[in-house]
Amino acid sequence: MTAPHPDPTVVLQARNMTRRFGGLIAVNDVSFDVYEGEIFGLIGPNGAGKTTLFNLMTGLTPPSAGTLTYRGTTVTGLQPNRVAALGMSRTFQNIRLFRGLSALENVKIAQHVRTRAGLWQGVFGTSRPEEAQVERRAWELLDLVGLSDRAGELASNFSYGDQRRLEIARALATEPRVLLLDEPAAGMNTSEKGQLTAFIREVRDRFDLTVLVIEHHVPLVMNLCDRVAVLNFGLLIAMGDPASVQRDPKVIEAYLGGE
Ligand SMILES: Nc1ncnc2c1ncn2[C@@H]1O[C@H](COP(=O)(O)OP(=O)(O)OP(=O)(O)O)[C@@H](O)[C@H]1O
Repeated sequence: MTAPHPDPTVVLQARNMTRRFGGLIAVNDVSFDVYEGEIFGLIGPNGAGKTTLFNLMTGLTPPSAGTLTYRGTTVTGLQPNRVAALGMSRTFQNIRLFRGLSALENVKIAQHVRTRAGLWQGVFGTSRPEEAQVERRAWELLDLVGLSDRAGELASNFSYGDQRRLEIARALATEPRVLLLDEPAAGMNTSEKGQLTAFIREVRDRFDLTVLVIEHHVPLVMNLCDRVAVLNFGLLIAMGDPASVQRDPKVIEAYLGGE
């Protein structure tokens, strides 16, 4: 019922996205639009196809059929680094940090998708002016996620909640316009979960982002998201504002049926 904008700009357009694994259809003919500036939730029971859909959208998994366009540019078929360079960045359900590197080094390396120097020089050194800029930006991002006082600590020392914050800093390092978060609350304690909604909104506002989020924690999704899409067995079974989705009999059945 409640549209986030009177005349929304479509940022992402998914059309008939499908992915088969052998006989299994993990994502089945899924189409939807995501509007500029919204926080768009993707929910569904275990195995519904949420992560596969994120993987299709970010170039990790090629689709069996269908397309994704980002501001009119076809994204499907591009490698993940090209998708990131276009302005779409993501975090992972299974945290993917360089555990043996410091928080600062993790964010610095992530920036090299954007700099001229590229990843190779991100690891083995860049020209000095560029390096100074990369370092400054890494500190800014760590400050934003509340980790600047621990910049020198190894990523492996951080709690789940702090590792997820560090992952978000890394995702922001590529200067995205669209941020995809795969289960940002997973492994967080209650107080970390409580802070996450405000944190994601703050990041969205500060960087003028559009945010897609996969999340199991239903209260978080209901508080956080402008619109929610529900997958079940690969099919998009409902989409709308959180309250109407929560009342939808197909959604209730999908969740209860899976217990
Ligand atoms: N690489 C793969 N090869 C074969 N099957 C796969 C592969 N990736 C996912 N699947 C299957 O596709 C279906 C959807 O999985 P997916 O991980 O996308 O679901 P999900 O909604 O993200 O689940 P969860 O909430 O448990 O993370 C599952 O049946 C899964 O086993």
